Amino acid sequence: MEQTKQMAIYPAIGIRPIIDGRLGGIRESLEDTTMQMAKSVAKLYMDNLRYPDGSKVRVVIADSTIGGVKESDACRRKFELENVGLSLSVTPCWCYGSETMDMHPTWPKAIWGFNGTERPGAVYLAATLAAHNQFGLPAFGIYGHDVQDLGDEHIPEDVKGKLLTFAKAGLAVAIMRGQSYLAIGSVCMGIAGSMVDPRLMQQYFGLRTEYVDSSEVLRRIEKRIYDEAEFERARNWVKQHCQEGEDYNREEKKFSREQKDKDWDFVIKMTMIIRDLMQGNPHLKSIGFGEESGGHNAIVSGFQGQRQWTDFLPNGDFAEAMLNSSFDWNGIRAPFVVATENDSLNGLSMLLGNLLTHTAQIFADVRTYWSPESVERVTGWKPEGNAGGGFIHLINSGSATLDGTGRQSIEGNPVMKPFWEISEAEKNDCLKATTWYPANTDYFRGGGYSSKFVTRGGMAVTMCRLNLVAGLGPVLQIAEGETVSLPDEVHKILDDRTDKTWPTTWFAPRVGSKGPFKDVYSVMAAWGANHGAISYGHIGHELIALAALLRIPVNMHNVPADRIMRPSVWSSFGSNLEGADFRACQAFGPLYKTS
Ligand SMILES: C[C@H](O)[C@@H](O)[C@@H](O)C(=O)CO
Ligand SMILES: [Mn+2]
Repeated sequence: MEQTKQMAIYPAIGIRPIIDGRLGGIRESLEDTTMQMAKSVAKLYMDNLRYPDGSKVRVVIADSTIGGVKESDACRRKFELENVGLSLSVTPCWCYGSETMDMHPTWPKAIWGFNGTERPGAVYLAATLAAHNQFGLPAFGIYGHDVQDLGDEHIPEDVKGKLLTFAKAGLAVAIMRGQSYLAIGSVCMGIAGSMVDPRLMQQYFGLRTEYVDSSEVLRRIEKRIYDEAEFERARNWVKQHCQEGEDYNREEKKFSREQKDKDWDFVIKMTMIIRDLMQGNPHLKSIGFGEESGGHNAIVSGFQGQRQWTDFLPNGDFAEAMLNSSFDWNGIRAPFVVATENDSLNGLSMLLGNLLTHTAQIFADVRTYWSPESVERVTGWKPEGNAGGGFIHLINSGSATLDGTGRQSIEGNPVMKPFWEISEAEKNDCLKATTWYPANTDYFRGGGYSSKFVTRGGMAVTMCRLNLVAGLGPVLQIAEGETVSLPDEVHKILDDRTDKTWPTTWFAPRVGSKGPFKDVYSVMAAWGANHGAISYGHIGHELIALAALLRIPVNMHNVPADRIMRPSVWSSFGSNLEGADFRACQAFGPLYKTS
């Protein structure tokens, strides 16, 4: 049952054991070794990789080793029946390239050719990659740095790393395919990222675009199209766990206590409704709303908010922040991906980070570069440690996940965990570190509540952003770095200068190289839009592999060369790797190219 449910929802990783087809000695001598390679990788994947719901990945191995075209196609048929979404071919020996290769047009592909010399797996790898390159079906090539003995079942560490990077990126491609981006509302304050482009969604990501007017949220509130029992439960939970902050609004712009209480009810309902719009809710059918119970199959959404909605009604901050977190009144659960200001390009950036890590994502304005000189001038404190070169103030009302408080830990260090690793105590610490301030009514005339927290410093993070450029298409930028912890009084002076009721993350990208990573100022100057998506961990290499699979060039990154992995054909586009990336992406075009 569990298997069947998973098969319907999540694509499996297919493993293709490739063999030298010559019977009468060679093939027979290699059968066990070849199948064993497939089994070892399957174990590696099942031990290390999970689906977004926390279940172990499903790995499907071809029924037999593949020595020629007939077995190759039998494998394809099996994989299609089993909902395989990406393929890894493994071999310890020489086999026949084009006869055994995976020809599927959209499955991400890789080949692991065993680096041994008794039988030449790496020679097959090179020959078959040449065929992939010649046929326009890019594949990653993986082979170990050190020679192994034939029959050695151990997977070397360097090979493990590459096998996992490929599978994470490939699964991200396969999992999002066929789902939707749901735009609730339309363009927010002239932000081009909220001019949702269905062609980009479809051709590059395999996503549909769904659009609903924001009035649908209001209709569902007024007509009570939500689970009323859940609402009561949520209301009690919010009273207990969401502390309301002081009202900093000018006297004449403060809302009455009665209005504020009504707003709490309203924003809780908004949260449930946006979730139900994204993924449906069987309860709605039981109260007579069968159509609404289906939802929009959305793996990511955006809420316009400003200005029409927020000039009139409570803002989306509570709903967005709670949905993006790994917990709510239903307990600890997978985060949703919801973009503030319907910035679909930031929503997609968050989706990439989320699919690679299964962790919650921070959405933020890339607000201010604080040079060390400015910090010293304003506060008297000379920045040091990871703040020494200055830092960037990341802050936005709305979608910053509460996981972004940094109150989950590994060995005392701040982290953001996949939901299945988060403890009750960590969940409570995230909630305690968050204050819900009555929204700034100069900006948000309709009120609401904005989450406020300060991210703990010293957390490894990666900020990324997808930009859409005329004449070029989508490009991705990536900055790995760390969150910064400022002395309390310094934080207060800097934070109080701006929207102090919004969540703050102080970010120091890793710099000191050249171009946009010369220094922190240059990173900020090169950022392609007003927003960034911040993921836990240093996942730049995984984003690069994923971008290559989607044929999206990376226009700036600070990922060390030894972590980077792209399909083999990229090297045919020149040895300047950044230029080669642009040329390769242009030559192949989007993964789901139509016309
Ligand atoms: C309240 C303001 O309108 C903010 O929402 C603004 O700073 C932004 O976030 C722009 O992306
Ligand atoms: Mn913003």
